[in-house]
Amino acid sequence: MLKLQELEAGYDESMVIRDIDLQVKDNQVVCIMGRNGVGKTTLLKTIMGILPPKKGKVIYMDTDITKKRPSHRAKQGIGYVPQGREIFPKLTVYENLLVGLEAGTEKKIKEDVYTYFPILKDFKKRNGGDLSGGQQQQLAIARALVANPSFLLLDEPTEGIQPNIVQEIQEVILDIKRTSQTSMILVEQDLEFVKNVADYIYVIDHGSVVYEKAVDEINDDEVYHYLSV
Ligand SMILES: Nc1ncnc2c1ncn2[C@@H]1O[C@H](COP(=O)(O)OP(=O)(O)OP(=O)(O)O)[C@@H](O)[C@H]1O
Repeated sequence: MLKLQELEAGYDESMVIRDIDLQVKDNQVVCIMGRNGVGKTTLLKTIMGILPPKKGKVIYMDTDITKKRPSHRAKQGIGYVPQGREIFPKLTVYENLLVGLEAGTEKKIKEDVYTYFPILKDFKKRNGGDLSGGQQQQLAIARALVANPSFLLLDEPTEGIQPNIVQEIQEVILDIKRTSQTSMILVEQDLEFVKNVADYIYVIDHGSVVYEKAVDEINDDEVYHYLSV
């Protein structure tokens, strides 16, 4: 579904991700782990086209999209839930969802978004900025889902969120995986959460992949080693 080949990216002269080869198969959830500042967000931004790579290729559904704009990638079915949610605080919940609709090719907001996150229906007319952090995260995920993505990039969706909402987000990820063919890349720091949702993990350090394995074969101590050095 998605392949990264020898990908390198960074800001101005500084190289942040180096020589990344990564693969996500159909209907697979792949988690990217790594300490703060190792380049996880930079990697997602490069996949989404927000940051142009300095080298390498992004192949999506057998097509080279390395030079395509983010809007093109969104129309091709790639959805992005950025770190820190980036919802529009002065727009209502409903208006935030309409913005998500603009990214894809869907014409209407489907009810299943509210089935996943009922609170968003109750708070439809509230400003995004008046929601709690966890509710804003749900809104950010829902905003990506209204475009009916076939590939979802989620940047630390559980960061700073209370446990009951983390649980809800976990269920939604598993349900999307079960009921649609959506593939996902999830940046995540919590190994227990990763083990519950992922099929495969990559650990990044200093911008490069230092460990990769199917989740049912990982050794927790090895993963913690890379997260703590
Ligand atoms: N817009 C930017 N301009 C210059 N440098 C940046 C920019 N964004 C990030 N960086 C630098 O790139 C490096 C990687 O940052 P990135 O946000 O990709 O890491 P991360 O692994 O996602 O970290 P975190 O877990 O804290 O979100 C860091 O050294 C950071 O300071």
